[in-house]
Amino acid sequence: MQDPKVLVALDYADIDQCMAFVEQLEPGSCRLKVGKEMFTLFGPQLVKELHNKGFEVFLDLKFHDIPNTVAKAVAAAAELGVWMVNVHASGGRRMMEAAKAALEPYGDKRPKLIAVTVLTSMDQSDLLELGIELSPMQQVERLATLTKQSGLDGVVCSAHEAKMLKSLLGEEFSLVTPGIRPTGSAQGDQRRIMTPVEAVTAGSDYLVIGRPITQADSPAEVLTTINAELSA
Ligand SMILES: O=C(O)c1cc(=O)[nH]c(=O)n1[C@@H]1O[C@H](COP(=O)(O)O)[C@@H](O)[C@H]1O
Repeated sequence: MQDPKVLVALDYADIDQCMAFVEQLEPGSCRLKVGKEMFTLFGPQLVKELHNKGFEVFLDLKFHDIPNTVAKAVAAAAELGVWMVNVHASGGRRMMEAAKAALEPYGDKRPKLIAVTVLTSMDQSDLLELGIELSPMQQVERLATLTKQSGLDGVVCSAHEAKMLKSLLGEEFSLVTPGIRPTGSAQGDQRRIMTPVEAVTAGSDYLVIGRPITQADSPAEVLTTINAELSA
């Protein structure tokens, strides 16, 4: 597989369980996402170990802070050699531009830089409580447009917004979609969900999938099935 679409979310509290899972995977079949739980528990060493095993890593720490702090944080991610890193679009234009500028010295070797729009665990009622009177679709459109104007490579959104964003922001602007649920798997805390094939058909470039794979009886088999469905 040339450019694997599945980014497996490694949300494990136990490093041995995590590595036993990783051992079952081929680096060509997926990329691995290290998020807040595992990075807090195991730090940059985990990322280095995954790199040593040949995997590309999406460092999902969703930075959101003043521009100077976020710029330094994404530069630190570039030093680690990760494939992708993210910030929250709601940190605003100056924060995103500072993050982008911090990666310029890394040239072709820089990680892809994307921004989270509206979390896939949120729906209209969550936005209302925050004082946002737009629908999730409208708020995603607003934040994704700002992200593109700030020069970033793409956004994290739900697959429900993928079709609208592809036609508005173009093919080259990457869409990374969590909230992916193969038919029959539990929704959990996710709200705006879609199946892998539906998401890619809608325009998703990369699918973030965690629990439906990592908590399956045979995780590697689930990943193989998803990849087969996607290439069919
Ligand atoms: O940035 C993310 O990856 C992310 C953004 C978002 O809006 N929703 C979301 O679920 N995620 C991450 O995607 C993963 C989804 O995991 P599962 O719900 O287990 O498939 C988790 O690691 C989340 O932190």
